[in-house]
Amino acid sequence: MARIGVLSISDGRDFVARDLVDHITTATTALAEALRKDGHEVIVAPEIVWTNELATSQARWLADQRPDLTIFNYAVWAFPHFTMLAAEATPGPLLLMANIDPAQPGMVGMLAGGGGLDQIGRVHARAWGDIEDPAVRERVLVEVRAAQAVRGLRGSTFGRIGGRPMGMYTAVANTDQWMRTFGVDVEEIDQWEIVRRSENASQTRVKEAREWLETKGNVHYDGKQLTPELLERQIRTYYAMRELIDEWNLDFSGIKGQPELTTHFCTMDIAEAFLNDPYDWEGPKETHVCATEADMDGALTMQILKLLSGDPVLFADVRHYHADKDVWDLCNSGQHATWYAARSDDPAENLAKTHFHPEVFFFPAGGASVHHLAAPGAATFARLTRRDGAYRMHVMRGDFELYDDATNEAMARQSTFEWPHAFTRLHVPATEFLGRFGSNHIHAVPGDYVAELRAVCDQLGVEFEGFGDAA
Ligand SMILES: C[C@H](O)[C@@H](O)[C@@H](O)C(=O)CO
Repeated sequence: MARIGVLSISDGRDFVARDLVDHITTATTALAEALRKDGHEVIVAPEIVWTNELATSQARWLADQRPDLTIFNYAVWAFPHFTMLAAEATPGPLLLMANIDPAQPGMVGMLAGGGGLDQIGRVHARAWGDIEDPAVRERVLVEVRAAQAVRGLRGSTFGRIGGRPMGMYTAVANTDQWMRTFGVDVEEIDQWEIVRRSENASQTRVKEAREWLETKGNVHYDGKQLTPELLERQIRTYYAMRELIDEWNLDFSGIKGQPELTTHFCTMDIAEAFLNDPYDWEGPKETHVCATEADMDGALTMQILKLLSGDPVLFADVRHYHADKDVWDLCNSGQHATWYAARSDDPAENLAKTHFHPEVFFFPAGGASVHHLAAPGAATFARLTRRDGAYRMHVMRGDFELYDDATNEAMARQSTFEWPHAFTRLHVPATEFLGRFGSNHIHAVPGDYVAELRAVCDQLGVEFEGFGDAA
């Protein structure tokens, strides 16, 4: 649910403004009711703006309510300087909304106000038409969802556990730029904290978690790389992370893992999978975005996708391209959230399709990797990257696909079988993707969020770079 402010703007002539009150009030009420019907909280400014003083005072009053999105409503011709003054007093995302009514020049009011805002570089979005029209309502709701995500980021904290993994420039971002562009702070935490705190969970709690994984999932002990003791150590790292999240009030996080923990302690795959999942062995919980390899821009992309969709977010390497099928193997180095196995609210359904395999040769410390194949369905793929220091958001559509068992297995065995796989048909030619994509990691959520991501980028002042049919 978003918090939406609505400010209606009118004509500056008292004798005209007086006559327009009923018309404006009807339009404002229709807009507010439509948004409330979609579950949002709508706060309407107490007075219609028809003087310069009201433009400032009403916008300030609305700003004090801290809406995620402020809508300036144009049901009539509105003096444009009211838009300028009201925008000056409005700190967050802004949408100009015009009624299309031949009897009243609301559209003209929006264009004049919007043009003025363009002249001063004030970012805003626009919508027009009858709010009862589903297409118009959806246009407004795209902005609402985007604003909610943008405002959800601001004032949040990313926990960076460990530093740059294996020389990966794409995993490291500038904290000044993060604060300025996204309003996100970074808390730096040493990986020693995971090791140190892994002693803290009670043995009873850890044993019950291990038994849950053994019962609901498919654990493949080999007596060497994966033993009950190593699985319990991994469960302890999950509890250590939960402690860190609570103690430092972390909104999302990333763990370096490689090479220190994966060579000398255990992999973070169990911790990362179940932080990202909407449940753990103790029951349902909120998802917590946690990026492999402490990939900062990866985590930030994931957090945006989470705030838009509410779903667990996929983190994957762009691992292999099956040219014969035009399908990519999006495979992470040990975990995807187990939810992706069947996308069920019931963990048992997802875990039944999940295999905990002994870690492969890259990770001598051992533990379980989290293997499954992503269930089929349409998804949106995204990744914040930087070109010459400036952020851009790569966005594309695609579909997770599955085939018969033999084909699935043969494809998974071509890369690292023990890791999770999302066989993906991207709606973009491979040559375009490989020629332009600026990272080794990609992120996804089920559903179509291309319009929302475009709106998020506009609101953040980040370049939207759509690929294929998302261009
Ligand atoms: C094998 C490496 O250690 C992996 O971690 C690598 O494939 C990556 O995940 C790079 O993002």
